[in-house]
Amino acid sequence: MASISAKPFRLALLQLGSLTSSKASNIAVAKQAVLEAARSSPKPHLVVLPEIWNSPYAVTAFREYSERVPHVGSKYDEVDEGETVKAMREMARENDIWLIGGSIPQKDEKTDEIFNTCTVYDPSGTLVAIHQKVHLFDIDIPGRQTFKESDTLTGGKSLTTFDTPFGKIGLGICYDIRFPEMATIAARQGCVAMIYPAAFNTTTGPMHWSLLQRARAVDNQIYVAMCSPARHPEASYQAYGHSLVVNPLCNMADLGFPAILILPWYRGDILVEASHEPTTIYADIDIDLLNTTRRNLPITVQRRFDVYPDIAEKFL
Ligand SMILES: NC(=O)CC(=O)C(=O)O
Repeated sequence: MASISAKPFRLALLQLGSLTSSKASNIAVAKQAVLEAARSSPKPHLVVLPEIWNSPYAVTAFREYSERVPHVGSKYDEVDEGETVKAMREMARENDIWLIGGSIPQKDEKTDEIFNTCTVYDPSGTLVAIHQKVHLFDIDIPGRQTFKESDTLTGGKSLTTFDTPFGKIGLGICYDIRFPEMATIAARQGCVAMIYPAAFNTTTGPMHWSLLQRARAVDNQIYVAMCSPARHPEASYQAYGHSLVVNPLCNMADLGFPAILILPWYRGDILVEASHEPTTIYADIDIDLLNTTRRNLPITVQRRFDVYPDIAEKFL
């Protein structure tokens, strides 16, 4: 697992603003943001939308806004699918990009369960991966933040990675980042990055948003990105914003500066971070940096599975 075979790629995180209770209007906002990102130069290879962008982020809304998601491998023009899935296929296809479609409420027609679901499309509009949020966001910080996704949502039961021409990517959704096993398993399966559509809030965001991403990146020597909606003063749930891309660890020697000047860089480093306003941020994913980091600090090959079990084993 030491060095990784992948290609450099450019990532765009769309921190959507102007999201309302109108699904049609939210789809139009996303479409426009994807179009603008795809027209930027250099053009991003992989574009990411935030968590629950087509619906209010509220347990009372998830069922009403939920829609059918077809199977992995389904092609553009699948008739039996929801309007948001259809729109995301078009965004990927018309702009010739890979699209991680944030997340939307998904209804399972057979069981009537609702999931918080991320879908991924290749540039032909084919649905290549589905991740259902595994860990539901049930917290109660009295007077600050109470939320209980499990009131209406069901947790997913599997982990998700997908292959692209530029490398394998692991997926999680928001609260999933607090469970480090997911990123560790993805890294040990060969992922170059973990990407989380997310919507932390103004209580937990300042506490843990960047810390968790830097921890997952440094522990696993991968890139980590989280894409949030912009803050919305009228929404019942205030998303933190601050979409972020973090690299695993800068390499002091290769930076070519005296150590004293680069000490602040020697960490799981923030490549780019948004404020809480609507915006798009871009980051170049550098595979050489990832491999140099793994060579210089070879923790990926120093694990002591004779002392503790390999949590990735049953997934490899
Ligand atoms: N919204 C979430 O799923 C998670 C979150 O806000 C947090 O972990 O904090």
